[in-house]
Amino acid sequence: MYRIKTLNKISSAGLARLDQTRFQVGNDVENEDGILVRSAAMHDYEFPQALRAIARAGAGTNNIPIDRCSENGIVVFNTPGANANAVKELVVAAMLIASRDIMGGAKWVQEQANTEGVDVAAAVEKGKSAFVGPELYKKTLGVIGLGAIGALVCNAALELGMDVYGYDPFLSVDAALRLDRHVHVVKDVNELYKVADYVTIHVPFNNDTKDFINAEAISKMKGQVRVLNLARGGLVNDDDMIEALNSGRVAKYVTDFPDNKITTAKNVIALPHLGASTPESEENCAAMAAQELRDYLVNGNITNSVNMPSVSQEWSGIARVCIIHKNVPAMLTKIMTTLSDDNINVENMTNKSKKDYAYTMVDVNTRINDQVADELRAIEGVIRVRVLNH
Ligand SMILES: NC(=O)C1=CN([C@@H]2O[C@H](COP(=O)(O)OP(=O)(O)OC[C@H]3O[C@@H](n4cnc5c(N)ncnc54)[C@H](O)[C@@H]3O)[C@@H](O)[C@H]2O)C=CC1
Ligand SMILES: O=C(O)CCC(=O)C(=O)O
Repeated sequence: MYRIKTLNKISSAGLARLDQTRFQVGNDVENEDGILVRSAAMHDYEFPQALRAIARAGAGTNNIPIDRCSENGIVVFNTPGANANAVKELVVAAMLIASRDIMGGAKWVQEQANTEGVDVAAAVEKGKSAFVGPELYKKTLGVIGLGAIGALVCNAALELGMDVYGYDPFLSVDAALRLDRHVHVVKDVNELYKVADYVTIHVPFNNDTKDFINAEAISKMKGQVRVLNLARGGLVNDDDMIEALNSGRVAKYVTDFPDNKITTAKNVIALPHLGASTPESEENCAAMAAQELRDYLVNGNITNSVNMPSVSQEWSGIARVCIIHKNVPAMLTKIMTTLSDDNINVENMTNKSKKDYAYTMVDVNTRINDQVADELRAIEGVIRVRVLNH
């Protein structure tokens, strides 16, 4: 029985992938083999001895201590693209509420209705001019980050009749193929800042992207620009944004990541991290995360990991040895020598690396006893050895 701990509410569509005969799933499970998580902060999480994998039902993994996971041989998965459509739709809504004062207007109408003696129908016609705002049509959108979400946002904005500029120095071939050819892809983000009436950011939050939109970036943007952040709070420097909102340089800032400071600032529209909160996206993410976790725990296959290479292999033989190790020379030779010294015949084998770490999966035609597993564990640079039986 594999023990799976849930750290957030996970859609039942995902939990259904973990059949009860093999998986015990719940938020009170202890010494878990796997974790299913959404946005719960895990940086101070004490890893139990059994923990082998964490699956993030979502895209951003900045809530997970990736380096500590890698050092401990814990595979971290995410669900690329599974919630991208939900975020794209909220970005379209964010552009609209940043332009037309829909929120202010709706609130004002409610206030009129709650004021004694006011004829609402007459009041709206008289008062509506206070809520005028520009159309998106023929305006320019700048999209920073052209991954799963950024590409969908670009294409949707073109459909709305906008001119679209995109920036992504690490644009993958797959992502480039998803982009409409009418998107102007620029090499320097300042080219995008110079022309954009709306700027939206869709990059992961990490040490390199912290404060991506700061005073310097804002100074390169057009005056009265509208800025949208449905990616992560730390990508935009709060103090610099507040100053730009106060001076009027930024007309509106829509953020899906409110905190005490930014929420009360002038011309901020703060949403409660709603980007992926649709039933469709919650189901997609949960199903994909559960499937990744299951395939790793049961078969040793790795798909969509952020810290380990992708490795999938059909079963051959009767046992499978899964080894997470440092990406250093001669590791494969040492593993194979250990197996052959123990007279174990290899049926199939895959070895792949990702940055400092590597994963070797070996199918063999005999059972692997504890002594062999311990010999493999003793190889310098080996982090974790698991033996699976077919
Ligand atoms: N509000 C919400 O509920 C949600 C927020 N997110 C956030 O959005 C982010 C993006 O999500 P996806 O598009 O699905 O991820 P993705 O991995 O498909 O795309 C990220 C893109 O950013 C690019 N990038 C990385 N560093 C960059 C830089 N310095 N400058 C420009 N581009 C850079 C990458 O090359 C990649 O193409 C996530 O990391 C997460 O933080 C994602 C889903 C839901
Ligand atoms: O699970 C959620 O609602 C948050 C989604 C998110 O922020 C992400 O996928 O990066």
